[in-house]
Amino acid sequence: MATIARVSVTATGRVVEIPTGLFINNEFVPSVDNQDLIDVYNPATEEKICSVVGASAADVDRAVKAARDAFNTTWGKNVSGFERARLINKLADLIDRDKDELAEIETLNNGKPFKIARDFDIGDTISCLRYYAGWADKIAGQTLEVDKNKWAYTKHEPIGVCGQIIPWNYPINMWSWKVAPALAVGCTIVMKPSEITPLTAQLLSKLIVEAGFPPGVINHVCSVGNVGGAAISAHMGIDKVAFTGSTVTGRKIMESAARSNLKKVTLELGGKSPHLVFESADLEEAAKWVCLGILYNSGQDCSAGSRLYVQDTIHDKFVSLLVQRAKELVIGDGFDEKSGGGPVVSKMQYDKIWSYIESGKADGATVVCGGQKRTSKGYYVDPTIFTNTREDMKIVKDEIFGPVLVVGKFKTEEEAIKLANDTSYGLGAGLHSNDAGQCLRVSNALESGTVWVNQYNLLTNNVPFGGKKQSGIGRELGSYAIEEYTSVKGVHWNYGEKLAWPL
Ligand SMILES: NC(=O)C1=CN([C@@H]2O[C@H](COP(=O)(O)OP(=O)(O)OC[C@H]3O[C@@H](n4cnc5c(N)ncnc54)[C@H](O)[C@@H]3O)[C@@H](O)[C@H]2O)C=CC1
Ligand code: BAL
Repeated sequence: MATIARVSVTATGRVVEIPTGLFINNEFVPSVDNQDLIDVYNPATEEKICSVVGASAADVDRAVKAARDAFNTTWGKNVSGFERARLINKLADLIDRDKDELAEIETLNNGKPFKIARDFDIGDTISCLRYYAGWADKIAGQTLEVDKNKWAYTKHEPIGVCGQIIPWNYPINMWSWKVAPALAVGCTIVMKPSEITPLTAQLLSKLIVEAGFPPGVINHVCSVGNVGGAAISAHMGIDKVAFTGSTVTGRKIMESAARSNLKKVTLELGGKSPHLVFESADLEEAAKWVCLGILYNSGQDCSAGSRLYVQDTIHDKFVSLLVQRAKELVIGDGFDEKSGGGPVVSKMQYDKIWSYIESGKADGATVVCGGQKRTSKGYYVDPTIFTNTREDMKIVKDEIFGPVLVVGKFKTEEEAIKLANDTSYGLGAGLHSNDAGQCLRVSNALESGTVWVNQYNLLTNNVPFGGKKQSGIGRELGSYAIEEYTSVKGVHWNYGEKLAWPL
């Protein structure tokens, strides 16, 4: 049933009306053939918030048709960059207007602290939309001299209908990373939010209508992954699929794209990002950045700095600073002003993280912070730090996606680089040193799409983000994301040469 859920946010007293239907052609609609609703939970209380309609493959078909019709009529090559910019900016303004309400729902559904949801997740969403609105009227090709009677030019055209599949760790922010560049270029969108955190996308649907986007330009089909996500990856009418999530699922999407219509694929996948602290670093500062790197968003971050390597001469001193800083972070209900971190998103994620913590203990690593379950309700995991780790331990090899840090030692720069690169992933990496030459050498040698020097985890909209190795394909953010949604056409023009015939 497509209806409205009236959701009370107990902490603020606000009642938010959330449409529960699929959003296709600017309307909220029920599924054509799926009666099973998706239940959505609050990870701080473990209670159900509401249920939303789950899309079937037939619903994805409907959304693709809506997106194709819009691409061929009201959007795509039929709307100017100026108009696209106007609408994207208008949407940014509406999100800004409603940021408190949106942040409350993000906190309720994802668990992250309200202030962080509002000022970072939603603040960055607004600036991401505005950044790409700026691009919309500046997308241009090249003119190329060929010879005296010929020239050529390139046209940067929208690739077409884009399927976008996003995860639950940054529901609204990952939405903006996908939607903003696609809209700027002129693509239309079939977006599948995570079934775990669909609520802010449901609210954004209302703002899309209010902003004045033509029907079919952005469609939201919340669905479980192996139904709606699989249908998007395999769809013959989708020209490109953009995905953020696990490497396992990314691989399936790529296979499915190859087996269907060879749609273009961009993947932003997992990581086990290394963080290096050299003896010359400002240790007080480095300890804060290392904490931010692993504890921000309760460690549910694809580029979380989850493997720390510290030079042996400062190891013990640094670990003690780190533990002090980690213990200062208050983990609690996202609506409590004091909370700097909330619960993890779901029972499944909670169980996964705890099974890794138990495996670390069983393998003989030393817990120097956290590592004990709470007895109260909510999927809370306190910052957990292991020392005395070995490279073959599961906690050192696997992406845990929680606030769990493993600490190792190195003697030399060469050893630090070798340890850092000894992974199948290559998303993020950080290093702290006061030796500029060392910063340059090490950042050049690190095999990752992003390197942070004397900081960690901070991103800006104009700098690309994405992975090497099994952390992904393609780039998000910056001008690079524009390219991912663009199809380049070369037009060859003859204005005088006669063809000598026969050849
Ligand atoms: N790189 C990142 O930002 C993220 C990484 N992860 C990693 O993945 C682990 C498992 O979390 P999940 O939520 O299960 O990740 P997932 O990769 O399965 O889910 C992410 C998105 O993919 C969709 N999906 C699932 N199966 C699909 C399929 N067969 N075809 C197309 N789409 C599909 C989901 O519905 C969701 O929208 C986490 O513990 C974490 O290690 C999870 C979320 C985000
Ligand atoms: N930290 C950027 C995006 C992600 O975690 O998925």
